[in-house]
Amino acid sequence: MKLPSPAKLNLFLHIIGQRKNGYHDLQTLFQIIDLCDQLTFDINHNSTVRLSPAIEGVALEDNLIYKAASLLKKHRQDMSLGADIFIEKQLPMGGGIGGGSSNAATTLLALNTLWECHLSLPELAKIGLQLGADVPVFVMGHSAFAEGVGECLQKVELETPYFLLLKPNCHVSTGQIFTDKYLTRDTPPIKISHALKLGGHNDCLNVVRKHNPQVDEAYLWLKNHGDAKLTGTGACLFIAFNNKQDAEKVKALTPEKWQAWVCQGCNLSPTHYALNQWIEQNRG
Ligand SMILES: C[C@](O)(CO)[C@H](O)COP(=O)(O)OP(=O)(O)OC[C@H]1O[C@@H](n2ccc(N)nc2=O)[C@H](O)[C@@H]1O
Ligand SMILES: Nc1ncnc2c1ncn2[C@@H]1O[C@H](COP(=O)(O)OP(=O)(O)OP(=O)(O)O)[C@@H](O)[C@H]1O
Repeated sequence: MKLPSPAKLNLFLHIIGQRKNGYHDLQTLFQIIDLCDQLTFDINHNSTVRLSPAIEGVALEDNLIYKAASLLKKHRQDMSLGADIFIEKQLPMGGGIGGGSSNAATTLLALNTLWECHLSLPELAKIGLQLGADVPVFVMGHSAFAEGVGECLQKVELETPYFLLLKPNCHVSTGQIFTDKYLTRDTPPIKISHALKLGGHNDCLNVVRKHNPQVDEAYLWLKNHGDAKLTGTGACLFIAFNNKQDAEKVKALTPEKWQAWVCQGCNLSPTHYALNQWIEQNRG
């Protein structure tokens, strides 16, 4: 079973408070995009989970794909089942586009089917939340307005613009941004209708720019070309365009030191689309 594992953008990210355990209450609009890693799953009968190739800098036990498979193991019908998982990585790590979280969600969805665990999407999302605040939206598989730490999701239908996505040459630590004393944590909560009509801002932008000169430089460059925004805690920045040609024009102008992609927003996750097709073809 070969499934795409897409990225997300936070079209805005409001921090509305902080909990006693340090975690932050957020309001965010998640849009899934068609930029994807690819994961291929083969079941084996020796109960082991193997990944190849290894991701540089990430030990097997720390890989979110391995962690997701390990959490799902106890729900297998047949305890002899394992999985060999082949990873084709395209999404940059530490980019704020949720690549690791998406890989975890894709693994939960694939192995739930291959191992016949019969868990519902909300049950899988609950397991995924143990791995990261961004996993549930990828499990549910739809663009969404999110609250809580990112797990209270309301499915939304968004326009599907083209995006120019730019990755400054640095890796942002989500933990460092969320612990900065200058991070503003008091944006008043908004209603979903307001969010969909008027959008919002990213409360992390100034703190991320302060800690990461590369993001600051890329942001100042990008805002000459449109309404530049930061996704999550960065490092990636983006601009939405009504047509692909305008996004391609800015990509062509992007200095070589920064990676850039043109991609499109989607409502249904490409993972769910491909999984539904696989189930259709393998039914019976
Ligand atoms: C910034 C976002 O990407 C927005 O979608 C997410 O909120 C972050 O999601 P994530 O990368 O899956 O983050 P996690 O792995 O859950 O958390 C990383 C670190 O960020 C901080 N963190 C994360 C989420 C949150 N709502 N409040 C936090 O304070 C915590 O210090 C945590 O140790
Ligand atoms: N399969 C995986 N793919 C990518 N990163 C992984 C994976 N497994 C573990 N990680 C670790 O998780 C970290 C965060 O990766 P990820 O790609 O989700 O970052 P991100 O885009 O900043 O995510 P977010 O938007 O959720 O903060 C990486 O730096 C890496 O150490």
